[in-house]
Amino acid sequence: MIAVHFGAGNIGRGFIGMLLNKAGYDVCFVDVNKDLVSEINSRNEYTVLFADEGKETFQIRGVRAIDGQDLDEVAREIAHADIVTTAVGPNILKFIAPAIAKGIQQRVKSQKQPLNIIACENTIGGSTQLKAYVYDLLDESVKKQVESMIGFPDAAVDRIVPLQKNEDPLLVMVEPFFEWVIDQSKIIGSIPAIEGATYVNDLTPFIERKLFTVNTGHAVTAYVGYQYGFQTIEQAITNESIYRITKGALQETGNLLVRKYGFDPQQHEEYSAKILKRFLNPFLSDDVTRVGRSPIRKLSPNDRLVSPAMQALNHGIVPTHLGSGIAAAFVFDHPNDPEAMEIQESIKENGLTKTITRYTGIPDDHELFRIVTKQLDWIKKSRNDFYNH
Ligand SMILES: NC(=O)c1ccc[n+]([C@@H]2O[C@H](COP(=O)([O-])OP(=O)(O)OC[C@H]3O[C@@H](n4cnc5c(N)ncnc54)[C@H](O)[C@@H]3O)[C@@H](O)[C@H]2O)c1
Ligand SMILES: O=P(O)(O)OC[C@@H](O)[C@@H](O)[C@H](O)[C@H](O)CO
Repeated sequence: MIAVHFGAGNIGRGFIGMLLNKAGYDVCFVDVNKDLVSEINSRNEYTVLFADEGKETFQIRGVRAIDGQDLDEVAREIAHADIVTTAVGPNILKFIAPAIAKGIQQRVKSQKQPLNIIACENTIGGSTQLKAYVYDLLDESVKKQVESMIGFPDAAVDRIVPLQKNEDPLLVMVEPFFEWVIDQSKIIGSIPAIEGATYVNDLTPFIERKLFTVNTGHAVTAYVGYQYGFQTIEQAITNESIYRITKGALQETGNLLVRKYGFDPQQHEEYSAKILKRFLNPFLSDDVTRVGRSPIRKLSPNDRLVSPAMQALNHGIVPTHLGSGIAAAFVFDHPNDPEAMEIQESIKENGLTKTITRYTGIPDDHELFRIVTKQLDWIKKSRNDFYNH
């Protein structure tokens, strides 16, 4: 069985590649980082280290990699694969679509075996987005055949994997916890037997619960933490004021999710508490700049901050703490983050009001706009108080 996985990065090696390998797949990574590709091919194995007291290690053996820029080779692999997965980042999905489209076109000509392509990205409907990019590139003549042979089930993935600072370039340190939930209703053919993956018939509650709890909490901690000068998530969440803001944001999203999906309030509170504990993991050193990376993506209307805040207001919940997270994202001026720099440029050129509306889609006469600007004043003041103490 062959698994083609796009993105041999942190989640690729430390989570999806590991589970596929354990499930018996011959894992072929596809990556544009040539050094990474050649390192994988020179050793054909790597180590996953659990970030906890036990520091358990796992050897992932028999893996290989190919260059993502070699469209012909990637297409050849896809034509014969038993599963395709991705962990490249939501903004990269459009760039991997040409190789997938080429592989699918070859495949439907030569065999009838169904294939499922699962995007494991932090976005709602990642596989559906990828499907749209791929379909844009398919010949009309094969689309009908592809519809019955190639599935694009959406998925929610959860495992914190920080940026790696190890001597061994392939070693990846991960938190022990993981969750991989896949939309079974969109699978074509038999369900892939992957130990640790959960199949559900309706993914929406699972992806919203994950994105609006883990990632919302993470983003609020990162953006407010950055303002206070903290380097890691653990340092930031240990600060009483940041803990209170993040917990407040999780209460807002929690109230929303409980009302929207009928989750048991007690169970949801336990879920949120467990997540806050994961942020406190002293064995993970997770930079606030990694967690806050790509603020334009994170501020977009369907992502972890604005979507739950808008939905909360529609359910009669006032999203003050989510408003703090959104506000802090507009003062996230990390020089190495091109999206952060673009936002700062926009503020300089067009002013704050236009910039907020441009990136979040929140009209300037909306209640959420008022909350965000009020929280921005508060963040600036509390940051000054923090530094003057
Ligand atoms: N790190 C986490 O804690 C975590 C957890 C859950 C989900 N995710 C999601 O997983 C995805 C990947 O995140 P990550 O932390 O592993 O990032 P990463 O940067 O460690 O890995 C991404 C990899 O994709 C490769 N890549 C970039 N463009 C490519 C292309 N065109 N073709 C093939 N490979 C390409 C990069 O070279 C890199 O090796 C993101 O969507 C992220 O939101 C991350
Ligand atoms: O990967 P991003 O940029 O969407 O979000 C940053 C983190 O919140 C994220 O990577 C988490 O660590 C992960 O989603 C945990 O499952």
